[in-house]
Amino acid sequence: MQQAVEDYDALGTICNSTEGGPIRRNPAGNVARPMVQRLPEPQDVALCLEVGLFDTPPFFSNSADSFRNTVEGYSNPSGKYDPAVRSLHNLAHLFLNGTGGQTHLSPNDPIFVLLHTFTDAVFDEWLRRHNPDNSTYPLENAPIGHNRQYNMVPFWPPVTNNEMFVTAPENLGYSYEVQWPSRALHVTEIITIAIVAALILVAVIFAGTSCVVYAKRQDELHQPLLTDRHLTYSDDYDSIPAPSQSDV
Ligand SMILES: O=C(O)c1cc2cc(O)c(O)cc2[nH]1
Repeated sequence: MQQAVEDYDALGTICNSTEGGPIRRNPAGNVARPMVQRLPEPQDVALCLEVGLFDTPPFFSNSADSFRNTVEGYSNPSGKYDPAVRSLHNLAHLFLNGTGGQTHLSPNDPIFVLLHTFTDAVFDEWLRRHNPDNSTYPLENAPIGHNRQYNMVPFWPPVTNNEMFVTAPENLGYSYEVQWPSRALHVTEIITIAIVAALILVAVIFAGTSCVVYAKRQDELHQPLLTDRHLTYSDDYDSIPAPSQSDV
């Protein structure tokens, strides 16, 4: 019995790495690092979902234009790599600025489950939008366990990355309910739309004016030389005495 209690205590010590204190959170409180004083925005998610390649060499935290590295949060949300940037998943961790911001402790904060479930949902949406085939995932040179034919540790029975990188509703038996934000238009897109709209407006005005002018010209061309008024004599014409020579 004593042994069981000691084992239980030991397990508690191993599992509860926040022993001696509560879960710590100090959201947005990292004054030394202003960049992590904010949470990711819906626009960041929208941009990240547009990064077309799953991953790029060196398949690491310095990969550029890599969806994997972008959703993880080591590049800016549109995929441009910048070592100073933290975004999306990483930014949410660092924003918590406490237990949830340290890699060896963060699963102790219940927010971890929400954050990682949402990150999975972003991946699921990316899979749905881009419908990649297996060759998209690195065959070699990714960190250990991350090449496409490698088993995902520690799942049992063994399952490869290839087998798990599939859309959830069709293959895994569950789905996420998320309203995905649409991407805001770029300035260049707004300018292009404005120019096209202006050109269409000018074309419509030109076509309308041309039609009116053409119709008027046609009207004028078909104008009878004598109008109805002059074609008939008035009814009392016959009773009008013909002017005699002396009247003239
Ligand atoms: O510095 C980072 O980018 C960073 C911190 C942190 C903490 C954590 O628990 C994670 O799972 C990721 C992570 N990234």
